[in-house]
Amino acid sequence: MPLPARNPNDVDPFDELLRPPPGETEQDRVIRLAQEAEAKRRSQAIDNSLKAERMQQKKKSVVRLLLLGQSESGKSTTLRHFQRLYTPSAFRAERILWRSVIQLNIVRSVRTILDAISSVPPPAPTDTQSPNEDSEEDPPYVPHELELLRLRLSPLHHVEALLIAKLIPPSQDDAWAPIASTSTSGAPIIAPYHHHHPAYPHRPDQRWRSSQEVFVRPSATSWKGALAKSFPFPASARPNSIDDDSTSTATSRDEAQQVLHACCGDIAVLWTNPFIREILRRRKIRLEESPGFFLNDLQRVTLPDYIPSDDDVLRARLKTVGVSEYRCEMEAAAGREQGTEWRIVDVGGSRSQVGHLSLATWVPFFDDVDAIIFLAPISGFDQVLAEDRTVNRLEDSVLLWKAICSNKLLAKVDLVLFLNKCDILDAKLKAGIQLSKYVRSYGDRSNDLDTACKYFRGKFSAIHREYSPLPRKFYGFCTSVTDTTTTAGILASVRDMVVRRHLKQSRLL
Ligand SMILES: Nc1nc2c(ncn2[C@@H]2O[C@H](COP(=O)(O)OP(=O)(O)OP(=O)(O)O)[C@@H](O)[C@H]2O)c(=O)[nH]1
Ligand SMILES: [Mg+2]
Repeated sequence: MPLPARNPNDVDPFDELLRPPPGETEQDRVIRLAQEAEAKRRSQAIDNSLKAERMQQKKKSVVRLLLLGQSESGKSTTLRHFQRLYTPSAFRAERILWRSVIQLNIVRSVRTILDAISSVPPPAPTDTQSPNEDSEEDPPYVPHELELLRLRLSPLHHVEALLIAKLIPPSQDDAWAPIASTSTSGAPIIAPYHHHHPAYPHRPDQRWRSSQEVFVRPSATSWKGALAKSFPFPASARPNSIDDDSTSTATSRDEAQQVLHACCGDIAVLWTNPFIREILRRRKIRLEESPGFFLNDLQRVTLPDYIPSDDDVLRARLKTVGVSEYRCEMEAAAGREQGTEWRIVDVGGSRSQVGHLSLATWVPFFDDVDAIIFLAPISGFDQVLAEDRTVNRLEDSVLLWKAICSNKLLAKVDLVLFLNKCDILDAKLKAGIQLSKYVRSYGDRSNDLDTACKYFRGKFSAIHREYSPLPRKFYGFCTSVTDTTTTAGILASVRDMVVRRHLKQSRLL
């Protein structure tokens, strides 16, 4: 496009000033130009240093924390803990949204049970045999009353579809992509994807079809946004307490909750039936230890006006896919970190998402973090990965820990280790499962929680010492991040440690 013709009457106020002084000699002109260039250089330098200072200032007040660990290790639960402790009102306001996740957790638990008994044939008309407790073979048939129960629970299929639709609005179908595998624990694996990440191929061509395929929404709106829309009151007016009147209006319209409420008795019968317990035992399905287990709380969580408690939110299972960042301003408890912004990055740990990619692909995104919390679920010593049943969970955690410790780009990042799921480890050891059977080097040490924790701490600490490119301090905690009381104390220490280190770093810069 041609520039508009200049109006001769326009006088540029700068022309006058910038015009060379009258009678300037060639020598004067050279000196003047050199002086002008020098002034320009100086002003540029000042601009640059101001910019750098601003950046530095910005950097100083932002603490970056990264959560790492295999799938189901407890990363998102730890993040939820941070939210609960440091942005409590937002956390409380969002509790109602977790109800759909808990509903889906329950439906998936029921499905796991029904799947387990589905390979056992229904009774032949003459069959009267009852399951043989001593035999390791399946009982010959499913008792008639359980067949009826299965029929009565069929509305749960509809509930599952309903919940999926609620979490994934149809208009956003094209924004979802599948993950290769499903969780055997019966936990739903749907998650927010706040940021596009080059590590994830975007495959809009596939839709959610069955429990075998799971989808992520790689958009800025999280599942919470979608869910919030399905509730008839604005986020700001969401109930904070169970007695709130608006709650009953909201909950009475929740079809999934109504169906679950109606099926509550049948689900309880299914869960407590001795025949089913036997089948689950033989299949080595320990539902109570699986993520998102609510079958022991059915009465309470299927009430029409149920609002998840803090504990329930921490126990609910929703698999993370991709990367999500949580930002919050920490309360100024210790005064000096007032106004510090925390950015906590939670990544999906499933191998099916990152399996073909090495850790090296991820690291460049995270080398500027102040600290990494690495979660190793030590209760997984007798379990395999849901996404690769040839890999022992503990072994996978050790390898990942080794890789992170030895990574040169992360050499200056502090590593905080959470030996997590100690409560489940405790239950397993108390149930008589021998750790030494799975971890040979455990030898004849006593089969109790304290000894086991000490042992694992020693092992992980040795790897840290041996593989860190530069010497650094080892911070190791034995945790059960679903436990609010103990975890609050641990997170406070981590927070203090990270802030102290962050301040020291910013002073050094
Ligand atoms: N009993 C018990 N359950 C835990 C503990 N930590 C986490 N969980 C549960 O384990 C499940 C998985 O935890 P998440 O925090 O979703 O795991 P994650 O590491 O984010 O997993 P991905 O998103 O798949 O990478 C959730 O249902 C948690 O409630 C623990 O210490 N004890
Ligand atoms: Mg997660």
